[in-house]
Amino acid sequence: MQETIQETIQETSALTQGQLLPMASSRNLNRFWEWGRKIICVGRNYAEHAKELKNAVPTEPVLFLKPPSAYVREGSPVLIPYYSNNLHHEVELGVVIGKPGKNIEQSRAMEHVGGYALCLDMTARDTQDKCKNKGLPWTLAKAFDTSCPISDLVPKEQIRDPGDVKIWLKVNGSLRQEGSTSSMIFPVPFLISYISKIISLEEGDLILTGTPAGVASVQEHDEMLAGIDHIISMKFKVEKQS
Ligand SMILES: CC(=O)CC(=O)C(=O)O
Ligand SMILES: [Mg+2]
Repeated sequence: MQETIQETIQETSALTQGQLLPMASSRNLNRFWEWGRKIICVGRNYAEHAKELKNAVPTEPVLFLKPPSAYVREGSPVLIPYYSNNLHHEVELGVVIGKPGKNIEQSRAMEHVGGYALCLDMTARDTQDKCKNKGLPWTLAKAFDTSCPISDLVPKEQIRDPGDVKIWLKVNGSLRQEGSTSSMIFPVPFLISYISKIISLEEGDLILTGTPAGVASVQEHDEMLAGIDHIISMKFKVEKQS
């Protein structure tokens, strides 16, 4: 299983390098976050991040979900859940699905991409640690309201290769995270194909592709500024849940 996955990743990475890929969306995805669609998250997709949290580097993607109520847009704050004292930022490239599919071949995966978004996978790390220790799901740690700050849609043509962009995040002006999507263990076409064999993909679904190293705490009144290269950036204030 492990060998098969690694082999197929290499094949598809080669397939998507530098190619101009067709537009996929039949609907206007501009406000996809209002459609109530799935947010499918990939964890531990960067070896350096897996190591910084003392997790094993995975041989298969780690998946979890956020509800659409997790979305928050610029102008509204990210809220620290009342049960957490250690809320972490995780900057991630989001892939917006533009064409539905099930059992998608890797060679056709990019046809299902309608665009991209800059996303934060806000994580109550203390809660996640407790869940992990008890063998419980990560819902409280990952799926609370405002746990998914999201940028405007980035048109597909603006990112020629989702396997070669820089994502970064600053807190109060200090750089905390900076990584290239070329370091992903499981690249975008592989993820789309893998996920579609388990969960049918619909227009407006979002895949969070995992975070690079540098995750850390944010406090009340902090300001997070994040970006994808010079393509898009977004800013969020942190507040306590009242
Ligand atoms: C350990 C995690 O929280 C995994 C995760 O979300 C990631 O992006 O990696
Ligand atoms: Mg994450």
